[in-house]
Amino acid sequence: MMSAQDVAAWTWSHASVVTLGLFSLACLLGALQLFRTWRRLRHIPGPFPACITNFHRAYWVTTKRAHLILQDVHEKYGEIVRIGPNTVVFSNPEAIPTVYTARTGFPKSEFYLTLQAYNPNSGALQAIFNTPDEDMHKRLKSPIASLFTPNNVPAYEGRVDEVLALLGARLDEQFLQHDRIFELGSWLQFFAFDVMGTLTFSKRYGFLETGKDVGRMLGTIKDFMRSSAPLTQIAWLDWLLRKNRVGDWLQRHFFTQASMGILGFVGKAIGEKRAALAAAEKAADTNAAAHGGKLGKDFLTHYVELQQNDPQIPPWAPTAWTFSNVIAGSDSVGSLMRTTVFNLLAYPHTLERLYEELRDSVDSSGSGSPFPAYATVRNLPYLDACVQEGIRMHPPFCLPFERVVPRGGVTVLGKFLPEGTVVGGSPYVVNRHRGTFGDDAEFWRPERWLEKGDEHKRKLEQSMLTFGSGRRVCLGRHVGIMEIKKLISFLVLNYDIRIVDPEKFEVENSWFFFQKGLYARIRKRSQTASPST
Ligand code: HEM
Repeated sequence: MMSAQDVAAWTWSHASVVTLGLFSLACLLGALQLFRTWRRLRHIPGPFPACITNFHRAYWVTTKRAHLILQDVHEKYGEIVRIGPNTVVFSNPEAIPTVYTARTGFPKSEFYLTLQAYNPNSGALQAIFNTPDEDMHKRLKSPIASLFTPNNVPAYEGRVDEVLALLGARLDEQFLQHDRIFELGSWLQFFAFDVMGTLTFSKRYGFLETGKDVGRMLGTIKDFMRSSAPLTQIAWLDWLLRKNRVGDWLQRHFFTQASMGILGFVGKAIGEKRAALAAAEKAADTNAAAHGGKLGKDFLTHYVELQQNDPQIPPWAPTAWTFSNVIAGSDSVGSLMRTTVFNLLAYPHTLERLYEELRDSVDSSGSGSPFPAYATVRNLPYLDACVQEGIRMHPPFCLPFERVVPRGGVTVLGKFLPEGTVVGGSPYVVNRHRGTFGDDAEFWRPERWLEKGDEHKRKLEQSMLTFGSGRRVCLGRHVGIMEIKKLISFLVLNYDIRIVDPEKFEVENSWFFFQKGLYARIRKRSQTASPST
């Protein structure tokens, strides 16, 4: 008979053998899985860790310089590179029409789920910008698409003028005296947000009035983007950490749940708007005021009315539409304004040429005081070249725009990508493709848009990814460009602006491209002075 000691030893040795066996099996299955993962896209070159894990590219994002890392990676491995087990990026704009098609069937990846605001009661809020579901996208986009067409853009100009007047007044009273140095970039950001507030809710947020980030809204968006950016690379981690009741509770109690702050703001504005519209219905004479009077309806009035008049549209749609305006249409415009102004100041000969063009056009049209009409500046060649160059150099959304390869696979830049592969281009990298934009693509040179005729210009425009492309191209781009052209012409015509130290200008890529350090001095200029005098 076995003693108790023998039984224990026997059990122990058997348990060890079973554990060892299970461990070996797990290792074998893990290795097999890694091998299969590696094998699937082994024909696409890329850094080794990328073949087996997404943590590598999430780490790149945490450095806040993923755009530069991706540029290096393309430099080393070529125009099509594997950056994740199932993810491939391209740098040559020739791939744009293949990946960003006008048809359905090449949907957005899970990257975009991480940008959805989460509410434990109603789940994740899908917006036009961030839904990968193509049917949902169609449902959300169709009712409002016509509000954003180029023909409709002039309808918003009056509201932009209103905010420009305020910007001018604030710059005059704060910074003209004593040659004061100030961070012009913040004021451009305040302007962009107050314009979007006016266009969307008929209400400024008060950034320009106070010269501050009122209610910490800008800070909240930054927090949201900073926490979301690395998670865009590993969507399941976002689900685990934030998109469930437990994760959400922990975020709220121990971190900031920034998207909720924005949703709270949007929800309050919608409540106020519904109340104003209901009151206006009762009293016909206040109808004009609720609808924006001579300025026309704001976006939110359109959104609420569209939903009220069509039972097919879900009740949460106005929130989703408004969330898109606030998230997609404010920081982005401010960022392009800062890039364009920074480069004009850093390359004064381009500023001088722009000033001359604006002054001549205003002199001949008689529409210049205090800011020219959009019709006057809309098609000015050099202004347009400067704005295009700003759009090219510093895309405000700056990680690859990911799509999922449809059934049957697809060939991109000569490489076959099987069904289910995630593929995208970083706008920063694509916009600096030397074969397309020239050997000096790293530098600010608006002349590149003018020197080879209209057809070449159109080709360059189609080669940029700043606004995305194809079916999911930015809906608000015409509105954004109008704001930028109006702002630049106003500043250049009215002020002599000097940058204090271009080296102080810094950028941070947290999916949104944040910037700081645009220190400047301004003086009022007489209509005849040139920027260099
Ligand atoms: C001028 C600066 C702007 C830039 C650089 C910009 C950029 C972009 C980009 C890159 C996308 C999505 C691309 C993708 O994921 O593939 C997008 C989509 C979108 N943008 Fe903009 N945007 C700007 C201004 C605006 C404005 C002013 C609005 C609203 C008033 C707006 C509303 C939207 C909407 C609704 C979408 C979703 C379109 C869709 O998925 O069908 N954007 N934008």
